[in-house]
Amino acid sequence: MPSRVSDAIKPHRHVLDFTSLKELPESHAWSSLDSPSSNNPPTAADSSVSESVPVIDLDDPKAQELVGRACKTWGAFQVKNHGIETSLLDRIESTGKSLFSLPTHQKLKAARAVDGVSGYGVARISSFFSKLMWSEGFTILGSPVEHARQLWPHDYNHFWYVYTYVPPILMHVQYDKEMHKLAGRLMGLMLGSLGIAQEDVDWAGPNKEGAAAIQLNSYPACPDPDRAMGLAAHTDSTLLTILYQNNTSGLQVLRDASGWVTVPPVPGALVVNIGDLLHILSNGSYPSVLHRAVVNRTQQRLSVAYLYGPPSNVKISPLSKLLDPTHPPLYRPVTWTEYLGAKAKHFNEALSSVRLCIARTGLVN
Ligand SMILES: O=C(O)CCC(=O)C(=O)O
Ligand SMILES: [Fe+2]
Repeated sequence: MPSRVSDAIKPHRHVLDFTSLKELPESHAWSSLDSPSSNNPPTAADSSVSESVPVIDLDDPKAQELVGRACKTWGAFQVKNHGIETSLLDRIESTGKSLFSLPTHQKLKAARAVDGVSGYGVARISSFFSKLMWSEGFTILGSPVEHARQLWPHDYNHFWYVYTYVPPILMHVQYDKEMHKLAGRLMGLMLGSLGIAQEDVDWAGPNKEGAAAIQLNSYPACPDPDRAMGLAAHTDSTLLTILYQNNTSGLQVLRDASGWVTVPPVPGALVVNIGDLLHILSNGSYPSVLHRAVVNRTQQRLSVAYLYGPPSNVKISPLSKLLDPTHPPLYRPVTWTEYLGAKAKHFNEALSSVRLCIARTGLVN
């Protein structure tokens, strides 16, 4: 992820010692007045929707078609038979758990720097809201070894082994490497479903240079979940995000007709979200999905987001094969860095900020 992502990250502030709180502090109590309606706290009606995002078996011969349909209609789906070993997901989860269960003063030793990207802190989108979110996060960009040394001065190796160099004898699967491969495979399916060969997009593919960051999120059990917000509604500034969630639900996606729909944890499955850059690349046919995380009274929830984007020098623009006189480009070319700058400034209006005004009949801005 480019360094200008720091533009989107304000100094970490108000990190709470969640475990000591028996009541929701005013600073974390959301009401409809605090945010746009898409961020109203969860209601009973939200959970009454029976339909949820499709679960796609990547071994299914029809996987490409199913992925295309899910991208168009939901902007999100879950995948099974994705090739990521359960043991690796278990290890990431337990590493996250041990990180977030450290005392606050210890976690703050690895706090995200004011102008930095990596490290511990509140949700990066917090600066756009007057209320704080009931969550804490840890962002990994590049090697986390310095932060791991600060967090676990006597035992930083276990973190190092999961994220960076892993001696093949100890563990031949590596989170970043495996997720990168999966992201490339998913890009192939998504492009294929748009009628584009992966080879036609020179930076896309399992062995290509896509960039990524890893975001660990923890949502502690909350004394007043109906008035709290784990992570406010947003779209991801990625091409796609691969999300591992532990066995506790909380992720919701916005479906126009049904409102907020819960994405239940499916054992062994990973959630895939379409990000804004894929929205641009597909010239709007694959919408980036608005999503949020809600919290609950009894269980800590953990998620690990693999934020996948293009190499930093690549300009993302609507794919030329999708364009013709009746389908002109809807977005101007942007690099990931430029887009993160737009997100930092405009947040959920960032896509509109790079949209082209097309004065043609039938095409409105
Ligand atoms: O925890 C979740 O389910 C969502 C996390 C998320 O949306 C993110 O990290 O961007
Ligand atoms: Fe997200």
